[in-house]
Amino acid sequence: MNTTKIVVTLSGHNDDEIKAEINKAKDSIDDFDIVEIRGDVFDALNREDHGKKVRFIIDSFKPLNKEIIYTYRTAREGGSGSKTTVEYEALLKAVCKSMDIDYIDIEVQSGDKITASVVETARENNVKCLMSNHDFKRTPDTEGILSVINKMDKLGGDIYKVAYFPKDEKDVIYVTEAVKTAKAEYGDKVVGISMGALGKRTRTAVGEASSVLTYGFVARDAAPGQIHVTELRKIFTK
Ligand SMILES: O=C1C[C@@](O)(C(=O)O)C[C@@H](O)[C@@H]1O
Repeated sequence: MNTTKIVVTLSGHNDDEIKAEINKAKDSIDDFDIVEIRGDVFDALNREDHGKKVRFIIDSFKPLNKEIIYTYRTAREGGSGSKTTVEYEALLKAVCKSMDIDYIDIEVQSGDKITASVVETARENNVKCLMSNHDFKRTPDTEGILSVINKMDKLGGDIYKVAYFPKDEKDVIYVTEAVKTAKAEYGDKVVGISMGALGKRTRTAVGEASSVLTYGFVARDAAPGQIHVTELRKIFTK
């Protein structure tokens, strides 16, 4: 049975881009299950304006029965977020407390203490924890990836996501093998992405190497190798 859910990543920066992206997503409403809001694209805004943009997106999709992931991807992990780890922790906790989200993306490299404290706030607010780790330059080997996933499990995550950039075919295989092993150990809560053109098949894998989530776009790709959600839906038919 196919259990992969399709996530549409929204990465528009200003009101015009956000509205256009929301309209495009609504045109493809059956082609995704979850909306990922990339809070790091609002980095230049103050907290109030950042909150307004996030709320506007949530209000556009919650009535349409879509789940919401809030992600603040730091520059350390390939995003545009410039917050320090202390500011990052405060932002994620504030989002868990004040926004109607289903998942919070937590970069485990921000440190065990910060991760544990965000997990606690998320739990208190019925928000699931999507543990993540990215490297846009390299891919650890299978054992290295499994040790990251093991750490995510120890920290109490609900979903364990790794996304790495491959230099060659071997790197893609490292991710695929890690997903298979981790699924056998932890169940259907693993996401393994090998980015770029080389790794595209990790985004469309079915069967034992499938991820529980696959990320796609409607307006423009938010990461190298992302696929339009309509194409993903053809592969992961409901
Ligand atoms: O972690 C991921 C996956 C991603 O990096 C991708 O490669 O599709 C896109 C990000 O927005 C998301 O948070």
